[in-house]
Amino acid sequence: MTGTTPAADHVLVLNAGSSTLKYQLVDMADGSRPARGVVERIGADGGPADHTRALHEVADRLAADGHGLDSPRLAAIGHRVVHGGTTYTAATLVTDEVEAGIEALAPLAPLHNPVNLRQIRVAREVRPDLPQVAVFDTAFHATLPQAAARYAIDRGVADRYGVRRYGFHGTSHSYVSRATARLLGRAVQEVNVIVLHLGNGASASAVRGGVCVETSMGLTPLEGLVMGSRSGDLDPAVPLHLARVAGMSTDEIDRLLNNRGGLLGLCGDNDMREVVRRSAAGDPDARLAFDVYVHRLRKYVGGYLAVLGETHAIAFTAGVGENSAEVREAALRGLGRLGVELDPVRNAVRSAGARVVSADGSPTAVAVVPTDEEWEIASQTWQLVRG
Ligand SMILES: Nc1ncnc2c1ncn2[C@@H]1O[C@H](COP(=O)(O)OP(=O)(O)O)[C@@H](O)[C@H]1O
Ligand SMILES: CC(=O)OP(=O)(O)O
Ligand SMILES: [Mg+2]
Repeated sequence: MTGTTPAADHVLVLNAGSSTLKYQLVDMADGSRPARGVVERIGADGGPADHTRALHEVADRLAADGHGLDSPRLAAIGHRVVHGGTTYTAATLVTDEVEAGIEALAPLAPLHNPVNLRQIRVAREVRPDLPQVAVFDTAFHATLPQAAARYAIDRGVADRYGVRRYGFHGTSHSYVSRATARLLGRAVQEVNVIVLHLGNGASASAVRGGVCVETSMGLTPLEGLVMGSRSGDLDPAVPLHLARVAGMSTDEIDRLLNNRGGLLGLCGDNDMREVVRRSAAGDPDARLAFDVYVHRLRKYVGGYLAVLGETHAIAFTAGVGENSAEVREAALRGLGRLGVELDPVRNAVRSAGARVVSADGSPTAVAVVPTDEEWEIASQTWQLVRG
């Protein structure tokens, strides 16, 4: 020991999804990650019972690695929060009032906000001395023009109840759109990009010169693409029909669409790897699930090409987007006339980094760009606490 105190330049990032808790300790001095990991299967067999237990597991793992939550190097904790409504359109220092705001938005993101809030409360209890920052999924989409953000319903009702399109996965869409510009060697202000974030939850966005102008998720993370266990778009009369004809309650319909829909509802598996494997083995349910998933994705790609006009790149990201050559190929097959030409050999190569997978001369480049929500959350947190 030299007697000098080590610099407090570590940011701990907690990114809770519906069934996972990802964590990373980021060293802001050099961008390295002294610790990172994920607790999976929360609430399922073999996993922790709930997100509070999961957070204790993260704390234990960090301590075992010599980076306990009591570390003097920790400068701040950055939390992913899914819904920020119209109140929170940028990273925000957490106070009791902000906690109450996140709680008030819970009905709009029932799988996520309650979990995000519990995690913030536990972290504030453990380190009340540290700044804690909430980074919202909705923030990047605050720029949506009215034409894209409005539902065509009575304006008074919409305004009174905050019924509008917010969009989610914004941290990822923001990071990936900038990383795609870098990959193309252009300034973000010069490029128009369609980002396809295909994880367990999935969403598309159209980003014009770094500004989000359209996205597929809406009031809640249910609208849009087919997901692991969420239906995405459907006729808004479907829930009414099921309530009237099948006598289903709102909670039952909620579970049907949010937890038992998507790939899971169509074929019994929410993991795209399983869907592709079963489909290749000739399973008709898995084949149908794949086809519905891809058909919806193609509709959004076509729609967003029209929204953007000139489109410099389509970027695939998150678990499915980064890893499934089958999904990328099926989503873009035959789009040469629209200026999108995938290179089948480049597309099939497995590689970890950002890469172009379109043919040379394709007017719209196609790229695979790994997302890094944790880095984005860490840098926004750092900016807020260090100016
Ligand atoms: N090699 C692969 N092929 C197809 N899908 C994959 C592959 N690897 C991972 N996935 C998919 O990625 C999904 C998880 O993506 P991820 O971005 O980690 O999701 P989330 O953050 O929403 O939990 C899984 O459902 C899985 O189906
Ligand atoms: C908003 C959302 O759908 O998040 P995730 O994909 O992590 O479930
Ligand atoms: Mg995710």
